[in-house]
Amino acid sequence: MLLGLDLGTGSVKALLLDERGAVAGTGSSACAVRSPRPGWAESDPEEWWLAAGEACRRALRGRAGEVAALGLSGQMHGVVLAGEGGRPLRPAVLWADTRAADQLDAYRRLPPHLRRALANPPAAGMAGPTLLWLREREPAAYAAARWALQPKDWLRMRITGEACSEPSDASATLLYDLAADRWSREAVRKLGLREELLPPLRPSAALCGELAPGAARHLGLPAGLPVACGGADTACAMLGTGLHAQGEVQLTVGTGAQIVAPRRGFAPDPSLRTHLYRAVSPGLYYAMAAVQNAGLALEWVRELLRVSWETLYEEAAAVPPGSGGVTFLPYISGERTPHLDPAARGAWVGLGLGCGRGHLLRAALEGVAFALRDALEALEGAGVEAPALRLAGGGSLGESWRRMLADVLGRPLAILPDEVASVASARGAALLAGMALGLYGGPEGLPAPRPERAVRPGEGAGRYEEAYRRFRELYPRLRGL
Ligand SMILES: Nc1ncnc2c1ncn2[C@@H]1O[C@H](COP(=O)(O)OP(=O)(O)O)[C@@H](O)[C@H]1O
Ligand SMILES: O=C(CO)[C@@H](O)[C@H](O)COP(=O)(O)O
Repeated sequence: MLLGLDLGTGSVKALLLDERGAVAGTGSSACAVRSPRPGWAESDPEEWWLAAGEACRRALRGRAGEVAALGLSGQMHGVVLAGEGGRPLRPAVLWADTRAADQLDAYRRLPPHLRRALANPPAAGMAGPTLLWLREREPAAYAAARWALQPKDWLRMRITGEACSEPSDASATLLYDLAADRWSREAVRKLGLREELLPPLRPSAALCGELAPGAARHLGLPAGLPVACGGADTACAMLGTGLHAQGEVQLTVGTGAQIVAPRRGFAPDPSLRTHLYRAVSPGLYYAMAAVQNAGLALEWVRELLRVSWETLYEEAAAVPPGSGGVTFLPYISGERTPHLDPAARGAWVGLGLGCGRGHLLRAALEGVAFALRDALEALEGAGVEAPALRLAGGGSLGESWRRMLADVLGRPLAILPDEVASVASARGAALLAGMALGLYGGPEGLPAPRPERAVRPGEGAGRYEEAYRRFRELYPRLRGL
């Protein structure tokens, strides 16, 4: 048996897989994202640790003795400032955090050859700009830090006692040279950051430690269990669903949403509007459009209007496509693709006397779907062809939501079994653990789940065109207000 742990933004998920890829157990436990000041998004790593313990014990159910190795996946881009033994010095700053908007100027001033090597647009929420902010605004914590870790790398350090990272997470920090496939020491020096904060890099599928006795008790696993390095959640989701070939495209909907396309070799978006990161397999990259506000925005709307998911879908279904002229901009944590604007904010526009809660709810679903279409079009503008998409992520399971996504995106969505789609990143993490043990020979030898069916755009798909046009017009008109 292999155990995958995925440190998501909203919850930690644990997945027990047998070597042939069949699910033997799952567990999850929620973790909070806090916004103590406008634009901030933080989590307490100690809460991640508690959630990891609960999720593991729920997935194991007495089968701990059968586990051969543990692999990790995690939310990307954020930073845990940690002391020598891995003790967090402050809450983790997450990918959805926009405090480092002013620090992006330092990136714009980098020499062109370094910006080319970073191969990604400067964006708030990435480890590099966040570290610049911490250096300026919390100098004591910055000076006291021994490590600046990606979330899953912090979790692994808690488990094994050793600090390391790997290309899929490191390449998404804005501190990594994508062309040379290593930390960009030169960019780090030019930015004036402390090089020694960055942990050594190992391959994602390498063994890089064992479960320490205290951590073993907490997770309910045997001490000494081999631990694989692991990967970024988006990269692990690709491995988990078997997305290795150029030509395939996947949409993962979680707290954020990502549209990814594997790329053989270093091929950045010339306009730098979309991302290029390293996958977990050596030599494999992926192009990505990243939407910050997917489940994040829907969850916020749901809590604000106090509705269950069932009520949300029920009331939304009673309103026709286009939401009676109401438009929702979901940008509550700024937005990356296509606007790259940490100052972007959300809005409901077009309210009338006849509007009820259903109009707000339907507009929210449509707004997130439109944001995904906008992001997909940006990725296509960067040369990615996407005649069909594979769907994954814990926020992709509702059937009427899938139909709306197919209608708005205007292309078929391949549906994986729920037990794969809902925990694709944890599955990738478990498979990395198997690869680290030498079980599969390489990515081609992995058990690859097959889509069960496709959800195709329906006859009414055209009814979203006018609403999408309105959506596209709204952000430029509101920008700067
Ligand atoms: N029925 C649903 N429709 C749309 N989104 C949903 C639904 N159920 C859950 N979600 C969203 O999915 C997200 C959880 O997905 P998951 O892949 O577990 O995210 P993460 O890895 O970011 O924690 C939450 O943000 C939640 O709002
Ligand atoms: O921001 C990105 C990719 O750029 C995400 O991969 C984050 O890592 C969040 O993932 P979820 O928690 O939404 O799954």
